[in-house]
Amino acid sequence: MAERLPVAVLGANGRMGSEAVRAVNAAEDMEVVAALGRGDSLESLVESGATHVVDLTVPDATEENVRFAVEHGMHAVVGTTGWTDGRLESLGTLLSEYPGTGVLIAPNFALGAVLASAFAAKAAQYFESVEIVELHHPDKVDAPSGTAVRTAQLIAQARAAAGVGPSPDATAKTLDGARGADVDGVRVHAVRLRGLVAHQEVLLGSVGEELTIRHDSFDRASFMPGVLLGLRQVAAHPGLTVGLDGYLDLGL
Ligand SMILES: NC(=O)C1=CN([C@@H]2O[C@H](COP(=O)(O)OP(=O)(O)OC[C@H]3O[C@@H](n4cnc5c(N)ncnc54)[C@H](O)[C@@H]3O)[C@@H](O)[C@H]2O)C=CC1
Ligand SMILES: O=C(O)C1=N[C@H](C(=O)O)C[C@H](O)C1
Repeated sequence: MAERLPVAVLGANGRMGSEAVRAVNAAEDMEVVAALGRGDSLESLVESGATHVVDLTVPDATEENVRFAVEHGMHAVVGTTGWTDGRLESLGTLLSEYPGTGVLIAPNFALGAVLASAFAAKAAQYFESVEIVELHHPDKVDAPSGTAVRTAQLIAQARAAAGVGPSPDATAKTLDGARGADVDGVRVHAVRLRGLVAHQEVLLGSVGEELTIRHDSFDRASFMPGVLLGLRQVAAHPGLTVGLDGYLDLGL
């Protein structure tokens, strides 16, 4: 039998990390050799023999974790949010010094969410107005979600390429926050509600019509096929890849 991929999970006691530990151990071609929580030393990654790292921690920790992995020759699959343009740029520079190493930064591992963002970017070229509503469980530490930021960026790029102007908005008198956050010219609204997991709606409007592109993750199991896909593919994609769509042929 072929050797199993030795995987380390960072954030292993968290909501996503604990699900990832189960999913990796349930897969035939990989196994968890290290499961680290807050306060555990990164040096134990080296001792574990892990060649692949999954980071599902917190925005304050993820950059240091990924840097450590890359500097020690490990491929990294990252679901943690907080990867600003500046952080991505630094990571790209670091990776250029480690040419065989791959890192996937995946704002969302759910295939449906990746598709919904791609569909939204495609559709946004044809509508006058676009806004995003992301809805999550109330224990989420950041807003807007990484998925919403990524979706807004994809929409903004697609609209700019198609020569579409900004969404019309005559609202001048607002209470702070009432119109959401501005991400590359796209308004993003964040809802936090007990009972929710991870949900997003992209609202697209033109005169006389509205299109809503909605995705729902009802269970964190929805993210696991993407985590496993990332682990299987990352070594074949050296350098930095942002978005699971980088490993998929969506043909859009
Ligand atoms: N890309 C995707 O598809 C998804 C991404 N996420 C993101 O993943 C991250 C984790 O989400 P949750 O699991 O819901 O959060 P969580 O708070 O349940 O888990 C985070 C865990 O990381 C631990 N931690 C903090 N610093 C650490 C460090 N330096 N080393 C090891 N562990 C450390 C915490 O103690 C906690 O157990 C968030 O940024 C979230 O937005 C969440 C769901 C899906
Ligand atoms: O914290 C979460 O739960 C999620 N975080 C990611 C994000 O911020 O986009 C992915 C998903 O939305 C769930």
